[in-house]
Amino acid sequence: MAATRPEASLVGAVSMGNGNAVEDVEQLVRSDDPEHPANLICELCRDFYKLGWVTGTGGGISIRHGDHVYLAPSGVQKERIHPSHIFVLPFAQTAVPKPGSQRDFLRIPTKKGLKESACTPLFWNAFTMRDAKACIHTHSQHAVMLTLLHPAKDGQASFRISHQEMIKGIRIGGVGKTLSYHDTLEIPIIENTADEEDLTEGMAEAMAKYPDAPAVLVRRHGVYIWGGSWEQAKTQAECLDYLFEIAVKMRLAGLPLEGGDA
Ligand SMILES: CSC[C@@H](O)[C@@H](O)C(=O)COP(=O)(O)O
Ligand SMILES: [Zn+2]
Repeated sequence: MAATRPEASLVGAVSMGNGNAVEDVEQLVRSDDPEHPANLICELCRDFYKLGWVTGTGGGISIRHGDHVYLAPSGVQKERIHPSHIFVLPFAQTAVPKPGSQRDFLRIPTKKGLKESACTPLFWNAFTMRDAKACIHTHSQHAVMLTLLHPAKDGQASFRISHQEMIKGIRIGGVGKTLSYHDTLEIPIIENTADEEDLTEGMAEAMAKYPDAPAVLVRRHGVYIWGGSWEQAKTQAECLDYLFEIAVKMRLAGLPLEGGDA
């Protein structure tokens, strides 16, 4: 990853480190455009809340746009966040940014006590390893229930399904071509950890091992799903959640998830 470090961590204005440009960082989240990342994150979190994906403050979405990554704050009701609460970090970092540790800040919300989502280093996995432009983390019960139906064997677990129309909404590696009806979808399942950021390495290992997977499931926790745009990430999150739900129902009905013989 390129290592460029903004020179300051100021609220209100920050030197961009190029000798003369000083940005009003508040402008980074202020826009009338409903598709501006700061506005989108708030709107999408409200929608995701209604789906049960980001209740109880957990879960969320991060969007990478140009040189910047937009992040929701941690531990707040995600359906009530305002654009002024959004963190903006430069994508170019000296290290994967972990909340509470040294990182290359660009914009810190002025509302006191906010810190960026604990999911930040996991979102970064999707941005750096897949060149994703958006990553969604849900605590959907469909995802969680599915992980419970797929115990690990020899320390590894994955979910496989075929012969479902909604597979066609999924992209190879989350950012490539869409799958066909005849493809089998496989998604790795990693074990949960007490702290979100400790999932970072396990998620990266699973992504390396399953380069075609568009997501990583986390047992007893949820799922991380990414895409080459926020629209792709959202579409895939919807298709995957549908597939997780129907897979749970199929398993409980004793039907095979692969083969199309049912
Ligand atoms: C019910 S709180 C769950 C969170 O600790 C965790 O799982 C999570 O998704 C992180 O949420 P965040 O509030 O963005 O830091
Ligand atoms: Zn979570």
